[in-house]
Amino acid sequence: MSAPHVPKFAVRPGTTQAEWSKSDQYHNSFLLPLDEALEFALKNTEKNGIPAINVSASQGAFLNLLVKTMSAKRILEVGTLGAYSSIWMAKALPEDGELISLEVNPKHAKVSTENIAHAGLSSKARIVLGPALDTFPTLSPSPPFDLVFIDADKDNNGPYFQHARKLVRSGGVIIVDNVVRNGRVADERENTTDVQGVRNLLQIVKEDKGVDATTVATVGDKGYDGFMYIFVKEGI
Ligand SMILES: C[S@@+](CC[C@H](N)C(=O)[O-])C[C@H]1O[C@@H](n2cnc3c(N)ncnc32)[C@H](O)[C@@H]1O
Ligand SMILES: [Mg+2]
Repeated sequence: MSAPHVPKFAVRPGTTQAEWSKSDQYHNSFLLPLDEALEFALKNTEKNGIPAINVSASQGAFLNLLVKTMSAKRILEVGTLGAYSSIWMAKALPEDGELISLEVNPKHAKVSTENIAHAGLSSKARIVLGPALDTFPTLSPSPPFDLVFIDADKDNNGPYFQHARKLVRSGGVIIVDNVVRNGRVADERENTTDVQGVRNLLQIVKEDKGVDATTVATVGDKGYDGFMYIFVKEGI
């Protein structure tokens, strides 16, 4: 049997989380100017005892650039927390753009409303309170959404994707966060409901002939994880 392939640029053994955070901070120091509204959102979220399970700054910036690249006007988010990712995306919307974020936790919704107001984005971004499986059917499909960002309870990733599919235009994009989970999704010894939720999503996306998708694994301030980028094909 031949020896296993060892990539030339394998992870440096012993690289710590602090070093990956430092790596993010290094890049961000060149690319991401400090934004008072985003910093306020993080601090106000923490002050209210809400866990810091938001996207990292570089991931938020990626979403912001995607909104600009697509000239997106209508965005749906599933899972608001303190509206950190909502603010990153809404900042990139044109004046007549709209972001709707679905959130189940009233405290998260209240703090997010404050953070959105502080960012001067109340005219573009709003929160719909309730379990997303209940609130999805209340959303108007017209005009269709350009972009959906799914980042809530991972167990429901599959159903959220199926709802999102009905609301996104051809040529639109669905991003699902946290689909790598430190490699646990691919580890057959793992069977937690969050991992099962991602596996269910993978199977559903595989069987959906109307989309093209890939998983991009990431490492940085939030450890090892990744997102799925799903493109809704045109003319199908
Ligand atoms: C990872 S956090 C969202 C982080 C946020 N997108 C960010 O990056 O700033 C997940 C959020 O989903 C919410 N959530 C969990 N289950 C939900 C459900 N069934 N419906 C709607 N929201 C839910 C949680 O309360 C939490 O605020
Ligand atoms: Mg996330």
